[in-house]
Amino acid sequence: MQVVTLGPEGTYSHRAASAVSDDVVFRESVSAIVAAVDAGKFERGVVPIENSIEGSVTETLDAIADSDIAVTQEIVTPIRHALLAQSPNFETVASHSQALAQCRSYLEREYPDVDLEAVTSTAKGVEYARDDPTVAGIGHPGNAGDDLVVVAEDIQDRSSNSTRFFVVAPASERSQGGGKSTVVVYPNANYPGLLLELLEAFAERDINLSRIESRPSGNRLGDYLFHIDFEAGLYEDRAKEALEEVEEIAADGWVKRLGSYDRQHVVD
Ligand SMILES: O=C(O)C(=O)C[C@]1(C(=O)O)C=C[C@@H](O)C=C1
Repeated sequence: MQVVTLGPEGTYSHRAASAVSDDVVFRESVSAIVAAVDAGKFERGVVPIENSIEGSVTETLDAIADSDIAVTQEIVTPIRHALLAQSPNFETVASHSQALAQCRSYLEREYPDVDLEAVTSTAKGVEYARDDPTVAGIGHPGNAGDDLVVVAEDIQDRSSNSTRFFVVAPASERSQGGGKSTVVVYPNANYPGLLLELLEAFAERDINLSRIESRPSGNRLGDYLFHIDFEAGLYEDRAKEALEEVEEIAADGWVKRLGSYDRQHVVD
């Protein structure tokens, strides 16, 4: 089975995707990965959804809300960043914006004068460092190879740094089975207590929410859609009842059931 994820080779997404299949192909953005899976070009895609330090990967949330795909699994992996360069003397640090943010305090403390440059992935930043002696990349230390030195290891601002990825698939792969589920709700309404009503639909049935994130709908200022992860399978009566109620609340909008799934830990 072919799985598509963020490239080039050596990204954290690549490491997570390797737990799904050995046959990994790459795209340069999360939106392109989700679009390719939505178009049926690949059976699976792996995309970062949230990080323990920096929070949601908003590009992924928006791509998922705009497409018609399934979530079939979640993968959680520790993120331990290294600073990789041709020598300890560099002027620019290049990496994915999430990685730069996860190492913000370290960089401010140790390299207050360097320029920070956001690139499409951590592995892209490491490639850049390989080509340019004035650039250091932030990424997995396994990317150093023979031509880069590991200037520093474990530079993330918290040792518990970890990222959660979604394994996505065409909509036909949506499953009712699994310990967790994800839905996206667009109420297309705005009145006092709307969010409370949405939350009560789950709370009244003793369903624990593990994440709720609001994103602008893009339709008008102050209009939101909600990404909700909860700890129950869609096959469960309590989940079915909760979503019936959510559908009533969102009668003027829509509810997307992305599927139920289980968690896998990838330690590397
Ligand atoms: O750039 C990479 O290596 C990625 O796989 C992307 C990504 C992200 O978007 O969060 C994945 C894990 C880390 O949190 C840093 C970057």
